[in-house]
Amino acid sequence: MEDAVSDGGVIGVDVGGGGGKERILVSVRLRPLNEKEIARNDLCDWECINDTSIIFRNSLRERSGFPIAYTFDRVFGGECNSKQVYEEAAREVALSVVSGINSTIFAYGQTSSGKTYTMTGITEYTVVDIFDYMQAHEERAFVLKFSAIEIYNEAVKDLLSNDNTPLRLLDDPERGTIVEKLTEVTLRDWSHLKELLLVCAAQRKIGETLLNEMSSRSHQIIKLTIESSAREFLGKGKSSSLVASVNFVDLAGSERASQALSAGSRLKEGCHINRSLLTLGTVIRKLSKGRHGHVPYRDSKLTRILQPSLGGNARTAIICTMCPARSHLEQSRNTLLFASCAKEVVTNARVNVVMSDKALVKHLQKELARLESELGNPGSASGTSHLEALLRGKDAQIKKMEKEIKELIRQRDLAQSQLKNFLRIAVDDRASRQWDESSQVSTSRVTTSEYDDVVSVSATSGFPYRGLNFGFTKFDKSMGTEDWNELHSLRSGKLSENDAFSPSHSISSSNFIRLIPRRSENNTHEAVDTVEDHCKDVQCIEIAESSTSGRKELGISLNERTESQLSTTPNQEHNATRPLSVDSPAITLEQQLQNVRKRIDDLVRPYHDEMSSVSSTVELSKSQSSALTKSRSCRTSMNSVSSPWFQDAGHTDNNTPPNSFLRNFPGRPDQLQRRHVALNCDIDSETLLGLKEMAQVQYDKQCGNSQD
Ligand SMILES: Nc1ncnc2c1ncn2[C@@H]1O[C@H](COP(=O)(O)OP(=O)(O)OP(=O)(O)O)[C@@H](O)[C@H]1O
Repeated sequence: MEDAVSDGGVIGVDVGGGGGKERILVSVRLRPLNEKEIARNDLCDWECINDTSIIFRNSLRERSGFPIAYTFDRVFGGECNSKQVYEEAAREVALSVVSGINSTIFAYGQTSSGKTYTMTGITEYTVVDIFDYMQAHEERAFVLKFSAIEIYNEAVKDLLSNDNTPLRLLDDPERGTIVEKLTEVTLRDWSHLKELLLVCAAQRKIGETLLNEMSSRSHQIIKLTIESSAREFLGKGKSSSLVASVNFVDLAGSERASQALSAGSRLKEGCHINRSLLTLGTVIRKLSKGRHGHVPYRDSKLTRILQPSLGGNARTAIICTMCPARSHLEQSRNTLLFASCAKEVVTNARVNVVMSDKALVKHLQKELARLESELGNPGSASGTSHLEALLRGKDAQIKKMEKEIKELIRQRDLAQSQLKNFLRIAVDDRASRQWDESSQVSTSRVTTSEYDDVVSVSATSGFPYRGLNFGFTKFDKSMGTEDWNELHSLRSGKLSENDAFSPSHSISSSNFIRLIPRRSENNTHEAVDTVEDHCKDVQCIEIAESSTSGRKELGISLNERTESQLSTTPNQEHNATRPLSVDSPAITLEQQLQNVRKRIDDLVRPYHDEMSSVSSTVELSKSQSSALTKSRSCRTSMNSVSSPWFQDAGHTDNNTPPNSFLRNFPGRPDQLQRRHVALNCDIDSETLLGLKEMAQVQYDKQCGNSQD
């Protein structure tokens, strides 16, 4: 034999058009029961039912949960010999090496399951076939090189050398992981191979365990590298060659210390074996899930060396060997699980072409010309158009993401503003309460905070829903000190505890309204406390500006407690204290708003009917009539102004206002304006004036009556 090529570069060429992607070929070989197993009447639990399926004879009741059938590329029963296994499970893959494709055949299984027995046969049959191929292809020159290592206790040893010094692993950018200073022998013929195999067997660490008298204590990797090139180009400096390797991997067997009864050095070996097999299993499992994330090849020397064979540039066949005995059931299952994962692993084999310097230069010149033509004519180049399409896709993706970012920012700002408003309301309420305490008004409360624009009014009255109390929190920001003084004197001088509004609304010009329930109608202190409590968990919602009506809509947020208190008893209160979320979906908030409006409508309706009857009996001025008409269109406002009057319990005479009405409007018709302002209602100044006059008339009448 002669050297096929001089130094040059290795080029990977796709196998066919598909790029050489294929799954690992996985077979299972079941050995017959051995003498020991037969002697102890061990039962055989496994059976190959056809060429591809093996089943578990479910004779043990407690194992009934196990899957009973496994399918692989090929399964071999105890009656199959190694030649058959080689031909059907390894030959095609192994012989890829003569075409310049890397390949690996390895045996995996528990100790004493027949790995060495299988791999010895496969190695020999492969080499025989390789020699046959070489003879059949005289037009090509072949070089066959042999090397062998073992990985014993995580140290790499050269099996063709007497030197026991562990070999280092190096990372080569072109060839991957290589073993430094490894002996490589050019194979002469068949007898030379037999000789080398014997040397390896003699060098390999073998020990006796309870399960195997000749148990391999290391992983063995025999490597045959084949280079071939056409004879006619040899020596002409422009030849190219094919170069590839086939690995025969005989793994050490997984073992249970308890079963192998290993101790001392056997136990240590067993630990190393199991650890590296565990890493192999992890690598296979990760690869079987599609190469996502980190694959821990470097966690063991075995996986590092076998990296190209596990999902890399190689064709790979795995033969999983099994002991059929019931006593090895768990180990057999583990082997089958490993095999199931392995058959999902995809490798990407390529033809490895080595070029002489001249051939390489020629090849590179061709490649350069192709690339230049693509650059000069970007439209026609398929590669360029592909890149353009890719760029367009990315651009669209970026735009979409920018939109999403904008939307997210908008949502964040909205949430922040809602939170801000909520906090402001909380601060206002606290300030109001402080003012209230300092004013020491026992019968009613008028509270201000350090903010000039904040006024709080809390009162109780004959509101039909007597379990409720509401408190004004904020008035319009445009309200000045004068307004405040008016209201303050109104509240402190005229209102009594019974005069106050039952349904009062927390309103602010900053578009918030809050309904705050109170448990007791008589105890105003309790009311204040309750109001404060509710301030803590009440939620506020921003009001939307309605451009069509030109009217500022009231945004109302009820906490569930307020809602539920309209219809529940005090005993149910505890279950209804959870506040609405600030960032509740708009649709929910809209529904709540509708609910509140409906509730207000329900509250106002009785008054509204009463008001109609009163207007027929009370003499009104033109402006008063007009005001009344307009006021009907604003039931929210009406409710605020008049409900104390017409809902006053026991009041039957519609021609005169009841005492409760007068207590609510004690000579201060301005209060009407305040309440309208507070409710942010759509009533113009003329209407308000009319209402004020109407209230004044009623008041004067009543005063006259009482003086009489
Ligand atoms: N298919 C088979 N037919 C007949 N005998 C077999 C078969 N497989 C294995 N044996 C026998 O079983 C014994 C154990 O086999 P082998 O040493 O190959 O197991 P192993 O899996 O390599 O074990 P270890 O991992 O401990 O090295 C050997 O005596 C071998 O001859």
